[in-house]
This record gives sequence, C-alpha cells and structure tokens, in this order.
Amino acid sequence: MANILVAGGAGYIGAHTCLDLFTKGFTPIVYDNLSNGHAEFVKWGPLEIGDIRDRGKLDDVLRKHKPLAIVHFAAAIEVGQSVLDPGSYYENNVVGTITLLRAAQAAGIDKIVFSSTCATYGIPSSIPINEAHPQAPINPYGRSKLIVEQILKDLDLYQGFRSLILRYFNAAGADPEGRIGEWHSPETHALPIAIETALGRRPHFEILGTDYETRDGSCVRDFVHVLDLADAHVRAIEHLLNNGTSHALNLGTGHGTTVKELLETVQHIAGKSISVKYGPRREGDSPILVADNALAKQTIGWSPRHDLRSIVSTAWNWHSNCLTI
Ligand SMILES: O=c1ccn([C@@H]2O[C@H](COP(=O)(O)OP(=O)(O)O[C@H]3O[C@H](CO)[C@H](O)[C@H](O)[C@H]3O)[C@@H](O)[C@H]2O)c(=O)[nH]1
Repeated sequence: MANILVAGGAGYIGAHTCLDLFTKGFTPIVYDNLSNGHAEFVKWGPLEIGDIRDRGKLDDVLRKHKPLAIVHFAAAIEVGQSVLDPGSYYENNVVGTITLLRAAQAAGIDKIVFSSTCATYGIPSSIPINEAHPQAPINPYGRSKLIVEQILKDLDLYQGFRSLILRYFNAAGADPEGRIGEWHSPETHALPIAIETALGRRPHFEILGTDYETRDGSCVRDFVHVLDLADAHVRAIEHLLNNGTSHALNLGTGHGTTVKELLETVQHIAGKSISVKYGPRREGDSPILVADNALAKQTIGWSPRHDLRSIVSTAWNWHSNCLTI
C-alpha cells in the first residue's frame, strides 16, 4: 500500500481525510504534535508525534515511511486568535511549512496537497468567488496561508515541486458513524457552538455582528461537509500521483448560509431552541464568503454531495452522542 504523510492528521479535517485515504487503499502516516489534534482520531495508520518545525524528526519519519506525497493540514486556524497573536501564526504556518517542504525535498518528495482557505480572499469584490479573484487577506491567519501559497507557486515554477492548494470554505459536519468529528479546545466555530448551546452546555449563542450588508445582517458562510473535503484530498493526491499539474482550487458548495439561518437549521434538527445574544462584529471576519467551485470539478472531478441538513445532523450526532467533554 502507498504511504501518504498526513501532517496534522490527528485534527478535524485531517482525520476525516485519513479515513478516506485508508478506504481508497492508501496508508496515512499521521505526523502531528497533538497540540490541537487527538491521538484518539488516529485509527487508520501509524501516528508519529512531532512538530512540523522539527526538521530532525521530520527527516527520521520521512526516511522510515518513505511516503509518495504529503497532505499538509498542520496549522493554527483561528481567525480571532491570529489577530491577537500574529507571530505565532507566522511561526506555525509559515516557518513550519517551510521546514516541512525542505525536509520533503531532501527526501526526494515533490508532491503536496496544502490546506489553504477562503480567508486568503479577504473581503470579496464579487460573489461567488472564483480562484482568479484577487487575494487580499484581512487577518494574519489568511496572510500566513497566502504566503505559503506563494512559496508553493515558486517551488512549482522553478523546481517542478507540484502542489494542489485547496482553499476551504467553512468545514463542518462529522463522520456519520460517529468515529471522529469536530473537537477543538477551546471551540470558536459557529456550528459546534450552536450545537453545544442547544445541548445546554453553553448558556447562549452570541451572533458576532448583526449589521453586515447581508440578507439578515449576519455574516454569510459557505458550509462544506468535512466528508466532501476529505474526498477532495484523496482526489488531489490521485491527481498528483498521476502526474497532474499544480492548481489552487476552491472547496465550497456555492451556497451561502447566514449565521442566523445556521441557527435556525440547528434548532430544527435538534428540536430545541437556542438562546441568542447579539454582539459586535469579530475583528478579521469577512461579511460574505461563498465559493465558485467549477474549477475543482473540472480539475479533480470534485463536487460536494452533502447539503446543510446533512452537515448539521452529522455534527449534532457527534456532539450529542460521541463528544461528551
Ligand atoms: O460564537 C460565534 C462563532 C462564530 N460566529 C460567526 O459565525 C461565522 C463563522 O465563524 P467560524 O468561526 O465558524 O468560521 P470562520 O468563518 O471564522 O473561520 C473558518 O473559515 C475561515 C475562513 O474564513 C478559516 O478557514 C477558518 O479556519 C475557519 O475556521 C462568522 O461570521 C462568525 O462571526 C458567531 O456569530 N458566533
């Protein structure tokens, strides 16, 4: 079986991708420092505990497992936190990725799938956003991802190091069998917080901004099922292993949901009401982010198969039955 190194494979999207890689006949080798990931999520291949900034450990792991390619999720991911501590975002996401790339090159690996984000677009001038839209991030998290995108483009141009850059919109949902799901500490994401509120684990949900120029004043996001994201990563790996060329691809559904609409869907599926508070805007938040996903379909044959109901119901199942912390 072909080994694939999955940096950050003990995290939310990483673990769902490992499951899908395993199902498609690959062996995911998880490399994770467990700062945000969970050893319990590593079920479909070996776990190597290490940091992407640790070149010596990376060299050892690459020598031991000889992966054909890398899928790279390992990063700090919170928009709000990146505004409070930008240096840690550049250290983790930029320095860490450069170290990983140098180790990969030294080991003769020249293919990577990289987790990027719609946050690289900043405040979009047109919706839906396609990949040609200018990238002008409005927070350090988005900038850290854009810097890595630019590095990867240079490695492709000058050294033939190939990459699929995947720009996720809002990942949500969980494995329908409840083996893995969204588990962040502390949790900052809208859907899990809404579910925890419906479950009575939080007193209320605070809507962060109600004066945006959107249909109901709250932000619009494109929620995409983590199973669809996992599928895109496996397709991306297959594309690179078949000598496909480098691309940057949007991974979203093309459907926008406001924060208020998300809350309504959670209340409907949970059959419980959510106590809501109205708060100020969160710094670094873009008013509306919705994907044009045509290029992903054309390049790797990907289109999302799960809708918002499926996202919310699998997340509800995970949080109410499986995640009990
Ligand atoms: O308690 C909360 C939490 C979130 N929100 C709102 O819900 C929306 C979604 O927020 P999330 O924190 O769930 O997601 P983000 O859009 O901020 O972030 C996600 O999308 C980003 C790109 O915009 C990055 O990729 C990031 O890693 C990923 O978590 C935002 O308008 C936010 O202000 C609330 O109203 N209340």
